[in-house]
Amino acid sequence: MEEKKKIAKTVVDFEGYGADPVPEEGQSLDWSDRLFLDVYPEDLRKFKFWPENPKPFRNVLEEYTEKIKKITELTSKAMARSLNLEENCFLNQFGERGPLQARFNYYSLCQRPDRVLGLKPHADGSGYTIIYQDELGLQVLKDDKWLTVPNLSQALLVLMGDQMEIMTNGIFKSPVHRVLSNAEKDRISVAVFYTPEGGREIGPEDGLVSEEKPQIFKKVKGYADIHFEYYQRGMRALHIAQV
Ligand SMILES: O=C(O)CCC(=O)C(=O)O
Ligand SMILES: [Fe+2]
Repeated sequence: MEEKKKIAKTVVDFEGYGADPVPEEGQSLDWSDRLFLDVYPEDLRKFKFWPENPKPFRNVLEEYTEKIKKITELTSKAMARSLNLEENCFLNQFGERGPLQARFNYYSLCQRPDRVLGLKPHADGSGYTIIYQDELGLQVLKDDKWLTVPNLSQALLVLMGDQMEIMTNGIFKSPVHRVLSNAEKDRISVAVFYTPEGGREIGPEDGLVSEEKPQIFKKVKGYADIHFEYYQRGMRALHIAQV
């Protein structure tokens, strides 16, 4: 508890330990405890929010960030190749300093899992998000049904965010997802959001637009901020990028 107080965020901070900035009236709160940290680029790290205990935390997170950074390079290239695009095209849109932000979620036991969600339905405003989970609980909405994401040991989940949906002109979908709460098992997840540099304009790749596949998204800038305003109200933002 002492450690949590030291790194507590205020309601206007994004970084630190605690819930999201206070949601708008009428929005439900989530059954989770969380720590949010900017981890890349390195010069944007604010160590005052990094817990000193457990002792190895800082080194482990620095190492994890390095590895996730490599994974974003490999994944972005693989996704480009899978669409017959030049392999660096998404990396160029993200930019050299495309930020990585880590969210550590702890979902403690909940006596009324029938009444409370661990995390309310939302889509991510990132390019994409890389998730580690230690237990089942994450669900993705597909054809109006909630599907539970399997928990494969040693596997990371790559979840598309709204900005990848924009860059692929709607080919890769950013799914609405939520987390259930649980009365028997607690759950930990680490979500790393990979987002294009804030000042950059992103948009559908030219190679994905043609007469048969008209452009469905415009170029946008600062999408993550716009997304957050809508998220606070329990809404999606993707329509603002539609042609
Ligand atoms: O806990 C999870 O598995 C997902 C977390 C998530 O969706 C988020 O932090 O945006
Ligand atoms: Fe999410």
